[in-house]
Amino acid sequence: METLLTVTNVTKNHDMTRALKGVSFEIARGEVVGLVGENGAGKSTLLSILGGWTAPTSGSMELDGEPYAPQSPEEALACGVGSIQQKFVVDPDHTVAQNIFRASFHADKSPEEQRERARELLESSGLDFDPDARMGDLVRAEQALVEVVRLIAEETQLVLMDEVAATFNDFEIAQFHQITRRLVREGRSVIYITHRIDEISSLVGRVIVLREGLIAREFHPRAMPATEIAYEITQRELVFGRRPDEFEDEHTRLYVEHLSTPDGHVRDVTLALRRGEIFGLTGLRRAGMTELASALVGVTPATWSAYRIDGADVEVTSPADALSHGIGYLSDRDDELGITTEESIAKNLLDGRVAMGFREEVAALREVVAQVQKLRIRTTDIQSDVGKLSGGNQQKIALARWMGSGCEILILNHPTRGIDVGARQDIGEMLKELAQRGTTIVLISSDMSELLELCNRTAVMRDGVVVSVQDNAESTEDTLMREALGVMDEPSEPRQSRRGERAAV
Ligand SMILES: Nc1ncnc2c1ncn2[C@@H]1O[C@H](COP(=O)(O)OP(=O)(O)OP(=O)(O)O)[C@@H](O)[C@H]1O
Repeated sequence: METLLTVTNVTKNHDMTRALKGVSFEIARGEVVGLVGENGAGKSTLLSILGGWTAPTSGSMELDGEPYAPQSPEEALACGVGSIQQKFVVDPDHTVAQNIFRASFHADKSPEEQRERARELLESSGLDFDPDARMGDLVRAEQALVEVVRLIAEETQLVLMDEVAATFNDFEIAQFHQITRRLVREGRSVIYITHRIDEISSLVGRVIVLREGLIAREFHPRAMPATEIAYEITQRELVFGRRPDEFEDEHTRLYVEHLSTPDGHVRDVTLALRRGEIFGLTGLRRAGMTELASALVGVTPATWSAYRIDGADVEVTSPADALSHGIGYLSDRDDELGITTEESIAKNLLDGRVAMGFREEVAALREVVAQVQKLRIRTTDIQSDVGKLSGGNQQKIALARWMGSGCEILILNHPTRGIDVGARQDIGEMLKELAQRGTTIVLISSDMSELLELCNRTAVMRDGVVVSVQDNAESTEDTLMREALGVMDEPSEPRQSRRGERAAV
């Protein structure tokens, strides 16, 4: 196959951290390469260098046989390299069409031309988005899909994508893979960072594994079972598909009755969650899970006929109320994670524990070190700023804060997004241990296999309503997905477009 990109001995130092220690590889034209590895291995750093977001400390690159050293993302794009970063930012006031055609070389297109061309591109990609919708009115997954369509419009030859599908459900993954395959059919090459094994086996032709800033191995994942792919990546024997033990505690910890929000995003929800239960909550985008969580913790207004904890009526109209009743909430938004990026790992993990004496402080710091090791957070110093950690390691800090908070009810919105496959299993075990000690956990996730592995029961939401609560001993990924799609009697293949459903913008 014809070589498109050659990377030779690229290194990158961030202050004292050697994020890349000499990486060399080639990418062929029309190839989809998966870039994988533990949190902090250097994947985003490598993609940032390829996309012109940051310069390497040393090393060289060639694109199409020519020296390639982009000084900015615009310069990379002028060479035919387009990218979507892990924490991509869009202008909320742009329309979908303006976002798709935002590159300067589209400046000659009139608004009508942009709208018409955007409509064609969206339709042929199986997306029923309105080209005139405001980007700021789309949810994150929708914004990500528009960003991928932008890469088609940009007529790139190399496409770089960093964990675009981290919170996608199976349906969105299918849409995303369809668009990516189109990019490849049109002759482009793709480098894609993902932690999801299902994506690696269905989309990726070759996998490059990074470990501590070096290429540890390469392999072709087609036809390999999930456990083997996971082993190639982590060098650990991970077990998939295990179901939780039978659940016995009948004590109702949290009871809400007829909960609705004034904007109609949540309608008449009644839930009874038991002590020590891990309760899953899933659905398609805009189905109401995040809105329900926000209402339960008093972030958004809601009405109910009863809200009880351990049988006692409570009033929850603000996050402070929720916290005072022992309810913690981990948001799925990067800007609401509750961590302070300009403060140290230790300070973030010890937050709230003030006025400690020397002995207590030493003990607390030992605990922090143990937690950092258990979660495999890649750092050499617990006094370094959280903002210097990789995306997945920052997510682990946010989650660890809640796991150590002592709250008896935890509502966790996509808690394992961005977390590598090995650490994800460790965190699953930690959540189970927490539940065994009596904590009630609401796990909001789009990943049906994660829900089945961790939860005792799973509620499926559609259009703001809880349409079913399934005992996980009896449900499958297929039954959950069918409920989410509202196609219980039809085959559950993802459809091209769902015109008329609320998910349309
Ligand atoms: N701005 C920065 N300052 C200091 N160190 C940094 C900075 N950005 C990244 N690092 C460090 O560089 C290393 C590689 O980080 P990078 O974000 O590339 O990892 P990653 O493989 O993409 O991880 P993840 O899967 O969590 O996204 C990590 O040790 C990280 O802490």
